Amino acid sequence: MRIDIVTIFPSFFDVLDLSLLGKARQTGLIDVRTHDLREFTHDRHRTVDDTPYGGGAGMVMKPEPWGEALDSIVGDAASDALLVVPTPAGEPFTQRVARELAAEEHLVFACGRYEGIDQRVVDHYAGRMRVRLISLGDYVLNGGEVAVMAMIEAAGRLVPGVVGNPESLVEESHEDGLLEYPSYTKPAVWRGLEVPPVLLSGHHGRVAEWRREQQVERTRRVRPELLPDAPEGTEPTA
Ligand SMILES: COC(=O)COc1cccc(COC(=O)c2cn[nH]c2)c1
Repeated sequence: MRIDIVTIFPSFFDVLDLSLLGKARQTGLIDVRTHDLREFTHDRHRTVDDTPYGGGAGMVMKPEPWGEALDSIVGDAASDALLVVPTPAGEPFTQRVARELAAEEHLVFACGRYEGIDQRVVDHYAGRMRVRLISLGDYVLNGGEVAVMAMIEAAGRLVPGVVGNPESLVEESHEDGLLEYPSYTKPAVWRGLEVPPVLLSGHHGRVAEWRREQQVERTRRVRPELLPDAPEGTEPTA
């Protein structure tokens, strides 16, 4: 998988060399390249933003630098790459979306700042490649970089070969649509708190049954809307 990131803070992504993805990069499984948007400006101040048409507070990111930056990555014709733009106005980022991104051969992330990127950038590239506006949650960040980091980690770890033991990817929250069960390890008693006896029983069937019950109970309490039989508009009981 190739990942390109366009941002005014390219060094923000240096940390990707350290984390889980560091190994994936060394082994060539995931090829991450960052691009400084300011490299695609031509004025002395390397301007990437300007005042919004129609007035209003804040600044909007100019389309020209984005056009030059994105063309330098996907060329000036149709592309099979997927352009991902983190924005509060996007579709919710879920484990399912993470799996969809993990299946892509080439991802291009556009990190917006200020009040956003001139809409014509999205409109222009939608005419030659797939574009997905994705929201990490209902809150506003100062820029897309943090959101892109989260998406790269969530999708990258699903790329075959990145995580040592693929088994560990299966029993995770949201993988089967439910929240994950509570986990325990040694010691059997810690500050007077015991591990649930069923987990020490060695009876795998009962352990699996208990874990499933825990998943359903925890999901019902914290995220009832995730339950398969949840009526519309269900609110958490916790
Ligand atoms: C067309 O898209 C754009 O213009 C994107 O522009 C911006 C502007 C400011 C901040 C961001 C970063 O995304 C979020 O804040 C975000 C994502 N998920 N939840 C919050 C993006």
